[in-house]
Amino acid sequence: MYAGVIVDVKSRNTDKIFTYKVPEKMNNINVGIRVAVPFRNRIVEGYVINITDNTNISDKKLKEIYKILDDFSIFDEKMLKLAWWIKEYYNCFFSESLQCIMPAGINQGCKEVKKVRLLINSIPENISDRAPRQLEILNYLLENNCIDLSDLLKNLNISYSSVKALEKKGYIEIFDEEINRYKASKFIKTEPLKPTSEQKQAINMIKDSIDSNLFNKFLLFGVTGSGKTEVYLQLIERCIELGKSSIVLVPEISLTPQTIERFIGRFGNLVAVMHSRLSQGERFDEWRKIKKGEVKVVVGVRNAIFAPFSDLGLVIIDEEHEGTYKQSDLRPKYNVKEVAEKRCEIENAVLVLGSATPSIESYYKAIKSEYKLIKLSERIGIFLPEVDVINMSDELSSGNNSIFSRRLYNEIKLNLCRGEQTILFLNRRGFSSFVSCRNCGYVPKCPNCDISLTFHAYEKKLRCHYCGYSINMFEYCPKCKSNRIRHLGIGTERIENDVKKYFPESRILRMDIDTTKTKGSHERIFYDFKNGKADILIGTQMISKGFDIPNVTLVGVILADVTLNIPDFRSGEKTFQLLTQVAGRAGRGEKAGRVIIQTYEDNNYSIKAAKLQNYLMFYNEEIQYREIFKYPPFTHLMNIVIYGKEKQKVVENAAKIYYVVKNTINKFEVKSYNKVLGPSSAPLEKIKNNYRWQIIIKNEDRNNLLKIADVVDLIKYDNDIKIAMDIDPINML
Ligand SMILES: Nc1ncnc2c1ncn2[C@@H]1O[C@H](COP(=O)(O)OP(=O)(O)OP(=O)(O)O)[C@@H](O)[C@H]1O
Ligand SMILES: [Zn+2]
Repeated sequence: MYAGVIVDVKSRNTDKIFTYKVPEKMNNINVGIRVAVPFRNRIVEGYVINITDNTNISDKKLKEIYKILDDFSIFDEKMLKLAWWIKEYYNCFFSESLQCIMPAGINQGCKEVKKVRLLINSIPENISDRAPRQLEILNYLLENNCIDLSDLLKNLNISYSSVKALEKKGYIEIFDEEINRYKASKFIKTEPLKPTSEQKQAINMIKDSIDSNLFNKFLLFGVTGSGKTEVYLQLIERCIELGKSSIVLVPEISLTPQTIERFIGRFGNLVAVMHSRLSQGERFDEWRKIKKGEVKVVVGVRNAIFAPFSDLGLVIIDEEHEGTYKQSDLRPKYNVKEVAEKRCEIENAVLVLGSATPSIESYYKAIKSEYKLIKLSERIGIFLPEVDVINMSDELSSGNNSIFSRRLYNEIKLNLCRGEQTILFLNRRGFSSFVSCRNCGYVPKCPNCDISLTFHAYEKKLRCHYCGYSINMFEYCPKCKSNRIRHLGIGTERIENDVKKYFPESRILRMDIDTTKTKGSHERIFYDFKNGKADILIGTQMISKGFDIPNVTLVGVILADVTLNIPDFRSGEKTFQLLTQVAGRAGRGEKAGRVIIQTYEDNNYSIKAAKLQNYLMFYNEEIQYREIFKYPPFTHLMNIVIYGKEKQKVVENAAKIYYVVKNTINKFEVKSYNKVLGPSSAPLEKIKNNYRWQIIIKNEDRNNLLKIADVVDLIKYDNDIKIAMDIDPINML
């Protein structure tokens, strides 16, 4: 027997299938098994991806598999197919795509405890007098049946040898039992709600596909509070009835105890949870539960898409517009929406993407009938909150210099009097390098790329980070001639200080990266706020979703412009999404909600649409910009980041890559639209002492980008230079 093995050595020339002989004694070998194999004078880890009876390679050249690492296989043929697709689609090594499938914590293995069990029904006569200790043990086991060995030794205060003696005689058995390190918290069982007619329609449409085992894709576009989660729950229930499994993906930040509770409350111990707050051991145990078919539902973040179900029926991606569904930091840089779609296709499962603010790309696909569009347009039991936009330039000209408009100040006061809670929201922690006019709100943009220009202090220039366009920094606003040019940048601490100053009587909580570093702090702040231990919660995007707190009646957005002017073509979209989501936190109880958005750009379409909470108005405007400036969904982008410690070298290598890319494109018979932008310094020009430059390639045909990536892979760079390529990037900073 021979096995085709992918070795875990990440390089271009080892990215292929190696054939090994399978020793006789390893007849339990299978596809998906992890093995240790000799490879170039050492032993490396590998994954078996096929088994054959013969090979055309001569036996003498072949080495033997050294060892089988686990007593179970990690992936099946269907998963292998998915890994293969990931390799091709995201241009990564096979070992990298297989690594996505590997369960976290596998090298820690299972945790086992020694147990003792009685094998007889009554005390044998011959034992009674001569061995009182043994008799004691048997009597104890007669009462307790099967218990932990350690408990037995402790409770009876006996030695291991007496237990061992009984085992020798065949009266008892000592065995290993796998235990689960993840202890789910207690839950209260909930019953299905009677669906509204909108919900019912949505459920029925999707159910039809589930029932008939048809691969189908749906976009569930439901306003905040329209009961999307109840739709998910009832679809999962249907799958369970049919003996099928479901995967529910949520963004990391909304995987709060509240979210988990809703699924566990409905399906109890049929639910496994997968997210990064679990320890490695806990994650592995959850994976084992799935593998052994003990659970039917997984709720988790991005990588839960690789949950090893063999009977997948449904994949739900909630808040599908969230950027964290793309793996931006590690290879392969996969987008889980695409991976989920592929997995559903392979396994004849149904994909449901849900959002109150679908990504432009997804909504476009729905309009082009690639997804079936289902709408939930009504909030259940409550109205959408009233949203007001305050122009901060007006505040300034009326002599108000504080970060609170007079309106927001008064509303906070009112809430404090009434004992109702307030959320103050800052879109993002400081990205302060864009400039704006405090008088008219003007923000300089690139005429080619329609993104904000970034201020570079050392050369006193404003630069476009896509194409490199630059102008000199100005003292007077080019539009209104005022000299009130300023750099934007406020942090959450600053807001906290000001709240203390203006509302000394208030009790304040803050939730951002700094205050949620330790395990459990996120939950603690959430529950403290929910239980009324504070009047005002200040936070970043962490608080923009999932929060369902009835006593929150006021949401204030301190400065909407922060996300609006990030140098990224999606800044308008991100702003609209955030404002809509955060607005959705107000007025979820019996009392009506108010939302106040502060901005210098009240004429911007993202902000106008957010005020009206009108997704379509936003979409229709945004999609035109995308078409005019040739951004996705009309093109695909590839971002090539060149980074290293020495700036000069980074710039030189970036130039070299640029020419190679240009030449490659010239060789194509390019019928489709294409453009190479840059090289230019990246918006975050220096991260961890590395200088970063970028080249952005736009092309209508994604395959062309893959071809370019292949060519760039072969370029020889200077030693200390690194390249990161990302196709269809989400994060362009
Ligand atoms: N059919 C129903 N009957 C009564 N209450 C319902 C029904 N469906 C949902 N609800 C309730 O309505 C509220 C909002 O529902 P849910 O949280 O599922 O909405 P959502 O669309 O997921 O919201 P968001 O996108 O804002 O998180 C919840 O408190 C939920 O229990
Ligand atoms: Zn530009």
